[in-house]
Amino acid sequence: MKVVEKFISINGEGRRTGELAVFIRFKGCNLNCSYCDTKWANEPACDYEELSPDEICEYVSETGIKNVTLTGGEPLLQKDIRSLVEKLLNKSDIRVEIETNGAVDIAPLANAFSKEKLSLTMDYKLPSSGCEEKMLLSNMEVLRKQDTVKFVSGSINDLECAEKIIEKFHLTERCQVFISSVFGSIEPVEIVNFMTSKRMNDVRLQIQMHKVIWNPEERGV
Ligand SMILES: C[S@@+](CC[C@H](N)C(=O)[O-])C[C@H]1O[C@@H](n2cnc3c(N)ncnc32)[C@H](O)[C@@H]1O
Ligand SMILES: Nc1nc2[nH]cc(C(=O)O)c2c(=O)[nH]1
Ligand code: SF4
Ligand SMILES: [Mg+2]
Repeated sequence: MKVVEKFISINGEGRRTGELAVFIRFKGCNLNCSYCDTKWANEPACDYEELSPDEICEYVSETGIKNVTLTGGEPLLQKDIRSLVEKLLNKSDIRVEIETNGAVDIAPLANAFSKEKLSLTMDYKLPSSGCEEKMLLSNMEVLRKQDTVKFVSGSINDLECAEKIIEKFHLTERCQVFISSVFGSIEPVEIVNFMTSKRMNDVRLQIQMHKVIWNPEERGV
């Protein structure tokens, strides 16, 4: 598997925000979002370590950290991802979260590992990302209670689109729903005002915590 970085940090995003996690970041992506903060990991020339699922599992075990976040790039493009998840979940105290972009079928993984120890955090890419037409809407039917849909919003138009998608697929009844700002491009207060004006109950605002703690450009945190 092509690993571009692995590190321990606090999880800055999603339902386990603020908890320690060990991160495995894989190389390469099938999208090119306008705002992507890890474009470097998607460059063909980016250096990587070739690690087997067993080697990644061994690294995770040695860290002593219970939350594992698989991210990228797009982690679901790694051909051994299923084997890695299986090996990680075989360890009794490990919880796995996968950050995925909404353009890859999540059904094979979700159906293979139904237990709460695997949670998928799936983006729905909004218009300002430039990638909305790549969204695989069949994924919406696969989401479970332990999963999350994240709308990374950079404009009021994005927020209006997010609201329509949340309604259309009854997302708040299916799973957790997060709205995040495209870091630095929309004031969080605008999101709060939008959520208030639309009475968006059961939706949670997220601000990438690691970018508040460290320099937003810092890698490996
Ligand atoms: C770098 S992506 C990797 C996983 C997968 N490719 C995806 O897009 O979900 C991890 C998360 O960071 C978010 N992200 C990337 N750039 C961002 C930015 N500038 N501001 C806020 N979130 C960002 C993505 O939307 C995604 O939710
Ligand atoms: N601290 C920290 N938390 C994160 N949660 C999700 C991340 C990601 O890049 O997918 C991330 C990240 O890059 N850093
Ligand atoms: S899908 Fe994720 S990794 Fe790929 S370009 Fe978009 S934010 Fe970056
Ligand atoms: Mg990140």
